[in-house]
Amino acid sequence: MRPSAGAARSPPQSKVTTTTPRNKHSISRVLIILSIVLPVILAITIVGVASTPQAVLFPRLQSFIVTRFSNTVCANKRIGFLCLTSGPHRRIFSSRTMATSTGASLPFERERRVAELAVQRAAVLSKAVYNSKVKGTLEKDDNSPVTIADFGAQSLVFASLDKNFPDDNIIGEEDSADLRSNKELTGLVFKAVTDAIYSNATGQSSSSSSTSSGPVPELGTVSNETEMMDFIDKGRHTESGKGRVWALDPIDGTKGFLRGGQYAIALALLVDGVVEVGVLGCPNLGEDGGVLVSAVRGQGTVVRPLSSDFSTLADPSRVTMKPITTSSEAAFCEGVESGHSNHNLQGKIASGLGITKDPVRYDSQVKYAALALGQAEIYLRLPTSMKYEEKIWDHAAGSLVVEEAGGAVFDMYGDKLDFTTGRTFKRNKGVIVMPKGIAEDVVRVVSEAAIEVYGAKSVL
Ligand SMILES: Nc1ncnc2c1ncn2[C@@H]1O[C@H](COP(=O)(O)O)[C@@H](OP(=O)(O)O)[C@H]1O
Repeated sequence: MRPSAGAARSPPQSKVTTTTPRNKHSISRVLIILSIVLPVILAITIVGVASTPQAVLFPRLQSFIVTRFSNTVCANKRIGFLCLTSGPHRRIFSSRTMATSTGASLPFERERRVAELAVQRAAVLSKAVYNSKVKGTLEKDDNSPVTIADFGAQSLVFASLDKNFPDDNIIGEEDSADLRSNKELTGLVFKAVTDAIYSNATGQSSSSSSTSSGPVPELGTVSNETEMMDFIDKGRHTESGKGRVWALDPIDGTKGFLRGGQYAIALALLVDGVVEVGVLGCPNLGEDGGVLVSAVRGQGTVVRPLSSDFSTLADPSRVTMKPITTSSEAAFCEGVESGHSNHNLQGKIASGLGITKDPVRYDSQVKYAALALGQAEIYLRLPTSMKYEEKIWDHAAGSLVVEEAGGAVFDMYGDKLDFTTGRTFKRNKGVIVMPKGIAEDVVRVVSEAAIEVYGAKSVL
């Protein structure tokens, strides 16, 4: 049979593969395309992981990526004390990303959200009392003051915890004993609580507004005076080292609150004696209604404006302490009350560290918030009496907020704070706080001074 004309024109096919200049060209084109596409896929995956609910991905991996990203994004981008983020990074840290998750997408996400909202609602109450002439101040057995705001904030926060985590234990600074014997004060506290629960987005109270948005069911409510007392007394737990225990200081820095200074609503969650979540509401810190600073162990510290509409959380921004490496560069911070810490010794230690600037003085755990926000670098709290045992609610939230912002917290002998010893610290005296980079230096100088002035550590 005669072959067709087309078949006759085809050259014989070779079985040996050779690399022609044309093949080389194709390979390098593929390599170029891959070098562009692969990084894009990797970037999309990272952003996806960071904002995907827990149901899909491992929370620890997610937490790691969020932490890494935020460090890269936020370092040196602070304006005032807020870290500004933009573009996709903003999305990673926006409360909406967290809130739209059906389940908890990060460890302790629900605890953090409930704690933030509860503290924010208590801040609404505290601001109302702060701005009112009637504070209902009583003196407690230890000569420290307590006000309508302390009782009211404690009952509001515990109503929220009871609603969301009814099985958890709670340690709170206040109890209702003084209130139960004072009918008039009880009425004032209950009015403050009810006004806060029904306050609307503009901060108006139910008694003065017809546009009240009503209570937020997620946060729980307080129906009557008896229930209010019962909520306050939920904070009587005494053990801090086992299981889940919340620690609350409803108004930390009551003296500052009464003086018109700084104060904080401080809430922390301890699990087996380790602080896992810390929230500080600081109504007088910064501008425009204060800030809410919060941290979850391993996830960094964020700040957001305190919102007067307490049912929503403003978008958070990641914060980190100033990464100084020499103590002399530090601004040093201490309490306002000279009866609460040894100003004289603290001043001498600051000079010894080469610090020349005057101390920044704030009441309450606002000092921890100020360090996390970069307003100061070293906080010294050395005892005025070795008999005084620091309360765990005065340090739990603040210490985590600082640690997660790149700081270190020790007692004055250089030991870690031990939160397992009940309502007060039994194994620690004094507190020192600083960025990790200068911790060794500061701990050495402070512990030498402590041994000289107070003697060697003798606590258990
Ligand atoms: N002698 C003392 N030494 C150290 N702290 C003390 C103290 N007396 C009271 N405090 C605590 O100091 C807290 C205020 O801290 P600061 O001095 O940093 O503002 C008080 O919290 P409350 O205001 O909740 O009672 C109280 O618990």
